[in-house]
Amino acid sequence: MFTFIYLASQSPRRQELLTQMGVRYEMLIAKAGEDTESLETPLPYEKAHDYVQRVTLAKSELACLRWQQRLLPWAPILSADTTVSLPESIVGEILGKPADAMDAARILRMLSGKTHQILTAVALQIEPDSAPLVSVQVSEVTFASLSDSEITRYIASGEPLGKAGAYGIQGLGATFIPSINGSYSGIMGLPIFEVNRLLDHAKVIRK
Ligand SMILES: Cc1cn([C@H]2C[C@H](O)[C@@H](COP(=O)(O)OP(=O)(O)OP(=O)(O)O)O2)c(=O)[nH]c1=O
Repeated sequence: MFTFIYLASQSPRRQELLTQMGVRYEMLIAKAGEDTESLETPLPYEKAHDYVQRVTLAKSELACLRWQQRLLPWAPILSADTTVSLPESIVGEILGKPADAMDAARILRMLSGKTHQILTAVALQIEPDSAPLVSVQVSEVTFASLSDSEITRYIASGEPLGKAGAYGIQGLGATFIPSINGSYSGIMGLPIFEVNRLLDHAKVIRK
């Protein structure tokens, strides 16, 4: 039985969703500067499904190392990664977070008028020497056609930065999305249903 978990993520959305689930968590930030950049670069020909799993497991491994260095008491470590996949795209199927406003505009133009997939992988390391349990949740998000002025206004809101696919379904981004097929929380960065099952498995007590 565990009374809390470590969250190996700086994403405010993941923190909100864990709070919604009544999970007590401590932050265990795994990423630092360059670690992240090399980790989040897709490998040649890497499939989105493999990519999110690889990045999530790497975050989990870094967090485990951090736990060792800091001599903390043990609790399960939760990590996650969210990415957008646009299989028919000629520039590659994996779209992460935009580098800047121009990149956000490029991504939003690619998503405009199309249906894309959002993949969120979660990993829960239950014991220090066990392999983490991993689950990948796939959802489909349909975007309306966006005009240049809508894209410009959206970017000016600041919402696209720091988010996979350069949008937030929980914010103004919702006004572009006529329909989804899958998990709303998964699109936001942490699929509640899957995480709940992993926490049950690890015997994590909730409020
Ligand atoms: C598609 C979508 C993504 N997002 C966010 C969730 C994630 O924070 C982010 C995807 O980036 P990630 O690289 O998965 O996560 P992160 O960099 O924010 O945090 P960390 O690596 O420390 O875990 O995009 C939304 O908030 N709403 C959305 O609708």
